[in-house]
Amino acid sequence: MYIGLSSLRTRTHFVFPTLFPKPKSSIFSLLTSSTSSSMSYHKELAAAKKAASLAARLCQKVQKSLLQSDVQSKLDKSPVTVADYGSQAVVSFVLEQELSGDPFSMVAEEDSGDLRNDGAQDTLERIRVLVNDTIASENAYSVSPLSAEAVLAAIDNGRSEGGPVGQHWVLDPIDGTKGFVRGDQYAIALALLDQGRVVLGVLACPNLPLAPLGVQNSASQTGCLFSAVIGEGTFMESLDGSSPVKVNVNPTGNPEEASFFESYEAAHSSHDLSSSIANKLGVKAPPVRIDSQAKYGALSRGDGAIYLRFPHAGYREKIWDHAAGSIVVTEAGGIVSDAAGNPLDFSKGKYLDLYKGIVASNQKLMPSLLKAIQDSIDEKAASL
Ligand SMILES: Nc1ncnc2c1ncn2[C@@H]1O[C@H](COP(=O)(O)O)[C@@H](O)[C@H]1OP(=O)(O)O
Ligand SMILES: [Mg+2]
Ligand SMILES: [Mg+2]
Ligand SMILES: [Mg+2]
Repeated sequence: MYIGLSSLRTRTHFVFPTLFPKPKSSIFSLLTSSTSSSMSYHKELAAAKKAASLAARLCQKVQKSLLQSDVQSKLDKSPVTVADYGSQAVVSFVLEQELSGDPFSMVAEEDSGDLRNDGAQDTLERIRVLVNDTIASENAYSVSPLSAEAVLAAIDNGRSEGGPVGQHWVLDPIDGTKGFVRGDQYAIALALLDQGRVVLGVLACPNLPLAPLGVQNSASQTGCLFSAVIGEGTFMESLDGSSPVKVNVNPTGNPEEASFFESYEAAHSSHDLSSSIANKLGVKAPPVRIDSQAKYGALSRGDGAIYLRFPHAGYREKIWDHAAGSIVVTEAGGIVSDAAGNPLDFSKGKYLDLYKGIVASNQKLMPSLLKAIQDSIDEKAASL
């Protein structure tokens, strides 16, 4: 089953094996229940939430105009480009403003190379205006409008290589570009690495309903902000501002009660392999196909119990596609690993070295899930 934005808004009859936690906590308890080891990330958490929320506002504006535009301009890729670069510039600007004085390093998907070419001036000017409008809408920064050069420099703040030493922000300014263009799910994904470990993650999902997938109706509010700090759990709040509520993964150990997420795009992950694994495990529900790290967000609040991702041979996963999503799931009580059960290693630079793919689930399902994965991989290899 594919759940796009339009069907998310209208579908009311499909019932997921959902555990939607009641609000138990507020930002106050988030701040007061901290362990001393994680106290030091609160300033970074506030900055990351602000940066991702503001970038989400920019992306929403572009997606809205993209969906209203005619067919001809839909075929034009520049609106997406403008949103990717604009989102990265806004996140970079906000983090630097909020954390000024601290050493700053960021590994991000985009760089300004193409924007510095002749012929890119119009696109750059559109980005500059969009970024300045977005920053001005916050009313919090008394800076003069950014010049084109300042926007390019903000984008290039994301040129770090990451690695095992020190702190590095990790950013995907729009994750799920295909979903963004279709008018479906996408995410702004921002994480912090400290000595090679993900210690904080924020996922802004502007089109994800606040209500659990499958039970929302046309009146459901959309726009979720997930946040997690190591040792402190995962919280979800509305992008429009509401008290964060603690979320937990679906605890089921029964595959018949479990549904699984996978990419909407078959080019991003083998649907055949996922279907074979789900059959072996005894999953009854059809796959739930959505774009981007919104899958990790939905998993963290128990909308489904499994996320399967098996990119085709030759594709190398990047850290910005999983850093924020993985801590959002693990802090909600889940497990994220490669297809052999190895934890993901974010300390090796831009890329993740993986066995076959990425899998996320809860503690109870994971052992049988890993076995079903290996059996399916072996079966596929034997049939070649
Ligand atoms: N051939 C590919 N295989 C796997 N993932 C891909 C491929 N091409 C792009 N991606 C990335 O996969 C992620 C989205 O996957 P999905 O939405 O299917 O979960 C995005 O990060 C997307 O990049 P991008 O950030 O540029 O959109
Ligand atoms: Mg991505
Ligand atoms: Mg991206
Ligand atoms: Mg991309």
